[in-house]
Amino acid sequence: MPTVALASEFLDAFARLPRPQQRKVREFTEKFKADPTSLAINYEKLHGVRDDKIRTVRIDKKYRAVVLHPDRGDVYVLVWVDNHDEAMAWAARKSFEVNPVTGALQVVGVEEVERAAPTDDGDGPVLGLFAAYDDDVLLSFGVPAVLLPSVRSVRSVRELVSLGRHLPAEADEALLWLAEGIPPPEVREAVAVPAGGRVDPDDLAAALEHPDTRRRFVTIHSDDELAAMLEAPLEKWRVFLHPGQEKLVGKAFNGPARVLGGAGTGKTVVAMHRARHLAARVFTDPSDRILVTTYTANLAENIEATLKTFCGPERERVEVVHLHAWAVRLLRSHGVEGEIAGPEEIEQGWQEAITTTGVRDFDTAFLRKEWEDVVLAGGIEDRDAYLKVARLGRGKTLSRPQRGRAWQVFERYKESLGRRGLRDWLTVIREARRLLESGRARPAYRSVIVDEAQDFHPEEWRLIRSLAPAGPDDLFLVGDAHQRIYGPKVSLSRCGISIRGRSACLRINYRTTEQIRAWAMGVLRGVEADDLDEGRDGERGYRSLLSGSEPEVHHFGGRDEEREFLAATLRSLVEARQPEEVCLVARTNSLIRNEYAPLLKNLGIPHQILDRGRERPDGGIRLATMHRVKGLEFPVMVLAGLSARTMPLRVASLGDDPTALADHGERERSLLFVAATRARDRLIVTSFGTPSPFLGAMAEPARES
Ligand SMILES: Nc1ncnc2c1ncn2[C@@H]1O[C@H](COP(=O)(O)OP(=O)(O)OP(=O)(O)O)[C@@H](O)[C@H]1O
Repeated sequence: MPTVALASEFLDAFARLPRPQQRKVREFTEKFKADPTSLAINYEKLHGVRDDKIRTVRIDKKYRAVVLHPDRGDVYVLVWVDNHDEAMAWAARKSFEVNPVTGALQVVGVEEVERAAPTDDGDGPVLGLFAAYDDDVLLSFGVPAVLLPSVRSVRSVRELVSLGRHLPAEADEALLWLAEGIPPPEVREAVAVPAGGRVDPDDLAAALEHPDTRRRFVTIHSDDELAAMLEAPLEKWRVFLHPGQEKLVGKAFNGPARVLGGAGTGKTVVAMHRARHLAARVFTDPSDRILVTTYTANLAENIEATLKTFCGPERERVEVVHLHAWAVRLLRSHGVEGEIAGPEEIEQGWQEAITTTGVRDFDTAFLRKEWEDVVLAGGIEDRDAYLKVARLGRGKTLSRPQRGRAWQVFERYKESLGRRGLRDWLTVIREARRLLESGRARPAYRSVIVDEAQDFHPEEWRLIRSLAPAGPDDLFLVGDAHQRIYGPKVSLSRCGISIRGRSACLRINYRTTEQIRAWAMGVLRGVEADDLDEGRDGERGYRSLLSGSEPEVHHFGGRDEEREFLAATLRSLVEARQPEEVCLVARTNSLIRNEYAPLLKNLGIPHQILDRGRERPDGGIRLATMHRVKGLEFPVMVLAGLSARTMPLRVASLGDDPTALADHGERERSLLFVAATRARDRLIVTSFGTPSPFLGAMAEPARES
């Protein structure tokens, strides 16, 4: 049986074609997949090209597909499609070689690389960036031998970034790590280089199986698979995974596994692929169910919609629901009714508890934090346990009598809500877990996949733990503590989830340019990201291979100047782009509704406020709060109104509890980080009055009003 494969670039070329041509190419591709040896397909060898394995085939009078088909073997790879002349020119520039060191199939455009390589500026010899490394080291990371001179001519990271776009991705990635001074063995681990074996450079079929090849080529196994790819040719994540991602999707874990990864490293992508893999290949009994859960309802909705288009029949056994909705559903199905208390009702509950107990030692902010971070987080069920517990990280010490009084208030707070038929969220979660632990409800899933893991509270982790019986592949968690905007720091092992020996890290940012990523990391200054299990997650080791312009930060003396600037900027953005590509976020709902929505209305620019529920695809510029854009992404992000008054937001209920205030400050920084890392190409930041202290030196000096 011939092997038929597609190159990632073929899908790019396909996506650029006009619709009628796409239809023809689709028909051709289906026939090609069915039988690439058919006599109806006329392979033409090209003359004067770099690679004699390249052929062209006719699609219609104007269009040609470019196919890689060596004389030996039975492999056919569709690599490009275009107008006749452009297709010929493309084919003439490229060569396709199995890298003799790594075994991966690579696409090499020698002239493009030579053109992008730095030229000698006549300033005398300057040591190349990779002078410290022997050729063997560079070759072992997949640098094609023919490109070594160009790589050796690179003298700075900036030069490497412009050259890197023309190198095979694995080589580009490894060179960037090396350039940052990371030792080769650590780089090897970061880029997930597979153990080298003997390579046969003529064995294209074997090369197609190589994890680095699968970053850019895919072997087609079925018609459905092909149809799905052509349906969404630009959604590369569906088909082409980084070796590090691929390893995590398919690996058998002997218990809970944790994956950390900076913003945009494909954690949600991996979670979705893994859900599909587990349902299709591991837990295949018709009664096996898999739960994908997240912290926010919006992300759960997005994942659910995506999985529908991405999975086959196994989709029926994958359930996607955010944890809070799941817990409410469980309680309701067991006859437990009641409403969720809103912020005002919760505040009222604390006030009432303080008044009726007459306990005057603490304010509501302190008590609330004590309740959530000590009592609920520690799984404390009674007064005696509370009197003895070590109150780690709470700052202020409490005497035994003070603890006794605090406990009185906790009891009264629960009564106060209970009398009104109300529960706070964590109580809902706790009751759901107790129901499962009592045996009255049964754990429903074989496996649970958790996205946004950084935001869950210990009480929520205990519920998650009880959702699937302990065993191989039971829990798979992906998260990033840099993005924690809700829950407290956690220790998974203290919640009964042991991930020892089963953790991994995704390091390549696929969403954001390196300039935006680095800027956003600057916002987090002073925030130490943890690994969800009492260790640290260092900043070192996250990177983007995409490059673009620096974020633009503008500070204005007054609100009117900011509006004027935004008006001009938004107008010019929608002249050049679809309005849907732009998202304007602010810290508060009131800024969105009272400032920026009216501004867009005055400008006559179509816009849509993102709320609960799904957005309209043609709804114009998106407007949203920073919380709402969690998990989303847009080509252009405008972060507006970043003034000291709103960022960090002052929250009266925090009182003056120093621990609560410090935690809040960190959450606010993370929130700004989350908002900034939603940008794919361009980030514009504005403020008026005194700029947010988080912008630090990143804001330009105030403009004259
Ligand atoms: N292997 C891949 N190939 C191409 N694109 C990818 C790949 N993996 C991820 N992406 C793209 O990168 C972007 C970020 O992916 P994803 O949302 O999964 O990251 P994340 O780590 O969950 O992000 P965040 O934590 O910031 O929300 C998406 O546009 C996704 O399609």
